[in-house]
Amino acid sequence: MKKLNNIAVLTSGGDAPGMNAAVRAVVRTGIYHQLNVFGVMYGYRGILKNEIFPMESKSVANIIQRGGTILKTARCKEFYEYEGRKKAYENLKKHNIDGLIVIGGDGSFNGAQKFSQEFDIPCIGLPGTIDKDIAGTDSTIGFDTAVNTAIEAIDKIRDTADAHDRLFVIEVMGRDAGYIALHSGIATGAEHIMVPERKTELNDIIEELQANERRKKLVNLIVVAEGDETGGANEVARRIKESCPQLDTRVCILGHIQRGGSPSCTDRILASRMGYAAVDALLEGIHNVMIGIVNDKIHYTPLDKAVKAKQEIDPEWFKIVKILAS
Ligand SMILES: Nc1ncnc2c1ncn2[C@@H]1O[C@H](COP(=O)(O)OP(=O)(O)O)[C@@H](O)[C@H]1O
Ligand SMILES: O=P(O)(O)OC[C@H]1O[C@](O)(COP(=O)(O)O)[C@@H](O)[C@@H]1O
Ligand SMILES: [Mg+2]
Repeated sequence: MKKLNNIAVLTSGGDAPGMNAAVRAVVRTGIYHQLNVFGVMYGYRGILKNEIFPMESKSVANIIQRGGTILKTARCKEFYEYEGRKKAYENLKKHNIDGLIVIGGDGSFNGAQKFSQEFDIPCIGLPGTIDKDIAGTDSTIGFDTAVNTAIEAIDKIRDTADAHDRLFVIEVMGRDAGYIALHSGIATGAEHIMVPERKTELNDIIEELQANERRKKLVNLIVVAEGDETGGANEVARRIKESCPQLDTRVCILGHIQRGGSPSCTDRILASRMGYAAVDALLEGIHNVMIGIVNDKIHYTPLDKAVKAKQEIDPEWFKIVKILAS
C-alpha cells in the first residue's frame, strides 16, 4: 500500500452547520497520524486557483460550535469539464497531495467520483448538506440543525397563527428532498406536509381544510418543501385562497436561516465521527467512498452510489401526520 503523507480537505456546494466540526476532525486526526494536512479554500474552485495552505492543530481551534465553513464554499463550473479537473490534479500534485477529503453534497461527490477515476488521487466524501438527500447514511451533517431551526421558527408561527385563527403555509428548504419538511412538520404538529417524494392532491387538502373549518379547528399549519411539485408555498396559498376565501391564509418562507447557526450536538458528533473515519479510511487504503453512519456504525458507500436518488418515504409517516393532527 502506498504510504500516505499529505492530505487535503475542502468544503463544497451548499454549506451546512457542522462542516467546521468535520474540518476540525479531519485536521486533528490527520495530525495525530503525523500527516501533513492542507486546507483548500472555496471548494473545487480553490484547487483550480491554487488556494491550498497547510493547516495546524490551532487552525481549527474555536470552530466546532460555528456554522458556515471556515474553508468557505463555492460552486465551480470548470470542474464539470475534464480540462478543469486536470488543472486541479496538477495543482494538488504541486503540494504532493495523496488523498482528498470532500465535505459536500451529491454534486460534490459526482465531481469527486469523476476526479478519482481520472487521476491517481483517492477521494473520500463526507455528506454535508441540510437536505439529507444522499444515500448510504442515516443522516447528513447539517440536517439535524436545520430541522431544529425550522421547528423553532414554526413554533413561533403557531403562536401568531393561534392568536388570529389563521392558516399558515410554511415553506422549508429541500430542492429535491422532503426530509426537512417531513421532520419539522411532524415535530410541530402540522396538519399537512407536502414533499417532492409523494404527489400531493391539493384538492384533498382543500377539502380537509373546509372540514376543519366546520369542526372549528382554528389553527392550520401546512409545511411544504420548496421542491414539492405544486411549486412551493406561494402557489399552495394562492390555490387555497381561491377555494377557501373565508380562511385567513398567510405564507412564510423560512429560506436560508435553515442553513446557518451553531450546529446541534447531533451534528457536531456526526461530523466529528465522520471526519475521524475519513482519515482512517485513507490510511487503511479504502478509496473513493462516502463515509456514512448507518445504525450507529461507520458505513462506506462507493461515491457513485452515494449520489442523490429520490428516496422512498414510508407511507406510514403520512398516516402518522394525519392521525396525530386530526
Ligand atoms: N457531474 C459533475 N461533474 C463534475 N463536477 C461536478 C458535478 N456535479 C457537481 N460538480 C462539482 O461540485 C460542485 C458542487 O455541486 P452542487 O451540486 O452545487 O452542490 P452539492 O455538493 O451541495 O450538491 C459543483 O459546483 C461542481 O464544481
Ligand atoms: O443557496 P443556494 O445556492 O440558493 O441553494 C439553495 C439550495 O441549497 C440547499 O440549501 C442545500 O442543497 P445542497 O446541499 O445540495 O447544496 C437546498 O435546500 C436549497 O434548495
Ligand atoms: Mg446537492
